[in-house]
Amino acid sequence: MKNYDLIVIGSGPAGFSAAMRALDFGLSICIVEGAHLGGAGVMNGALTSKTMYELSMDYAVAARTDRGYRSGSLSVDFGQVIKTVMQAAKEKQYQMLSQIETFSDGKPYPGSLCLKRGWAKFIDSHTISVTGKQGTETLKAKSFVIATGARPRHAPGLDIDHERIIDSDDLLKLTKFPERMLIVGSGIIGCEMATIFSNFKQTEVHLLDRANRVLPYEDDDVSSFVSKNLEDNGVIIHHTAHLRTINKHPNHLEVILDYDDGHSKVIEVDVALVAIGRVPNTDNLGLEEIGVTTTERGTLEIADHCVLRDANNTCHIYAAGDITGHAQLYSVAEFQGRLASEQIADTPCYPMDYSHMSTLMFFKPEVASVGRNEKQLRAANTPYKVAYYSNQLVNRAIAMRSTMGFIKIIVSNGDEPKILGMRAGGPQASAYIVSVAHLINQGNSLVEVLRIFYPHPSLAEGIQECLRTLSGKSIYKPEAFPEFIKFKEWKPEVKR
Ligand SMILES: Cc1cc2nc3c(=O)[nH]c(=O)nc-3n(C[C@H](O)[C@H](O)[C@H](O)COP(=O)(O)OP(=O)(O)OC[C@H]3O[C@@H](n4cnc5c(N)ncnc54)[C@H](O)[C@@H]3O)c2cc1C
Ligand SMILES: NC(=O)c1ccc[n+]([C@@H]2O[C@H](COP(=O)([O-])OP(=O)(O)OC[C@H]3O[C@@H](n4cnc5c(N)ncnc54)[C@H](O)[C@@H]3O)[C@@H](O)[C@H]2O)c1
Repeated sequence: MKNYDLIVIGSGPAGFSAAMRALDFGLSICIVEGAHLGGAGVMNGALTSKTMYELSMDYAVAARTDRGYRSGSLSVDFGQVIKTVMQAAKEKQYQMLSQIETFSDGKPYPGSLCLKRGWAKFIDSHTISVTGKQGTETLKAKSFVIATGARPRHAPGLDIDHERIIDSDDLLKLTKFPERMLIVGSGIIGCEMATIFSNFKQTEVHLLDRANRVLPYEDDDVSSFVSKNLEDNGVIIHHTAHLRTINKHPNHLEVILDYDDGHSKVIEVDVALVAIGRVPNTDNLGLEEIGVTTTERGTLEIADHCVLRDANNTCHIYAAGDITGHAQLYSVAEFQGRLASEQIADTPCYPMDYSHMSTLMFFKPEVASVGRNEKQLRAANTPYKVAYYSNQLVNRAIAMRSTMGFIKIIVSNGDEPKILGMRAGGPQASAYIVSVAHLINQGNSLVEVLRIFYPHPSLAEGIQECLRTLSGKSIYKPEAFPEFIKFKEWKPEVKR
């Protein structure tokens, strides 16, 4: 029976990065993958959805008629779109495979990698079985990283048939643009898919928003910004609507929606996409064999360096990525995977710091976030100051003729304010958000960050003016542009 230094279960961003970091320490590593190499980081997830997003944004630009150009006979072939998306996924998977082959057993490098295709299950705390097409194999290791990710959540009573009532794993199986589509769930996946399908202009998109605001965890102004842009792009949002049932008919789906105010509505669609969150993959892992229990949410609880926090002191078993219940993001998964391997190799490393974690949301225009928002600070009773600066005043946005966007920065309320968070909407928001993540990470005061030069003309100049607004020194003044520049201070009420 083969005995490795490390077995990594799952090849998504968490598992792959754990394996590659372990390679740096010269360990012998086996990656076990039951389905797609790269997990949701590549297939039915981040890379495929972003490829589809980029194609849809290109199409939306080509379809514009308000800028002095007009394309001749613009058309789009769904089959070609899916083919291009699959090409992107394959390109990444071949890069991953090339690296695995480069470091496979017998190569003249320290450390070794091998990939086993099949589903892993613990037999005891140092042994797993791997069941694949070729049968079942038993493997041993000194350490393990569980990086099995998450899968789409299915609501009770909603019969997902994977053809007409689908989840995000089924999107690439569609054979044509649906004429009418209902998206259940107005979180990130729901809003991204609504953006993509409305960009292509081949589908009437209905978005079900039961909470009366899309992205319910974001501040109301950010949520309204996203809602308005979706509606401007043609998406029909059903605010405060709850899905009662979907009746299947031979040629259509009949959807019954109940609204908070008591009225109901019946709509007809061809496809319903359910995007109501993702649940961790802990079933069939044999966790009971190693005495590991999950939290109420089904996640694996980890300590700072990703070791399992478990009563049985399974200190050679780590977990990373979506399975851990932290933000379900590629960057978080990758970071945690690397950290787990550094700890396994007993190398000093930094503990995870989520305070400057950023998220990119692929809407039209894109939205990016880093650090905390007003909702979180109010819930924690933390006083703050916040400024909002519209792209309407930013020269680059004016030049792009694309001023729909904003920068919103929140700072602490002490004598030396420090940045706590930023939300940005508009073109290129995904490119400049990380600059503010650096500022949060470095913990500089507002005075210090205001010394930085911002190149002109750049959309990032909005950050500079927003920071200046927070210290009352902006070039354009809130008094002259009350719609475009806003400032607010918040303190918790003092209870008597
Ligand atoms: C539609 C969509 C779009 C997304 N877009 C973004 C984005 O733009 N940016 C971003 O940051 N994040 C995005 N995400 C989230 C991101 O993809 C995940 O956070 C990330 O992939 C999590 O990585 P992971 O390694 O923890 O898990 P996964 O990527 O899910 O990988 C887990 C792997 O483990 C395998 N596995 C499970 N159980 C076993 C077992 N018993 N044996 C062997 N193998 C097993 C699975 O087959 C899978 O390949 C998106 C997700 C989705 C669904
Ligand atoms: N760009 C990105 O970073 C990106 C893109 C896609 C996905 N992701 C990750 O994937 C995760 C999952 O995405 P998601 O959009 O599925 O989840 P989510 O948690 O972002 O949103 C789920 C939405 O579904 C709604 N909902 C829940 N139960 C419902 C029900 N029964 N009926 C109607 N609505 C219901 C919620 O109110 C919420 O609006 C996200 O948490 C995110 O971390 C990230």
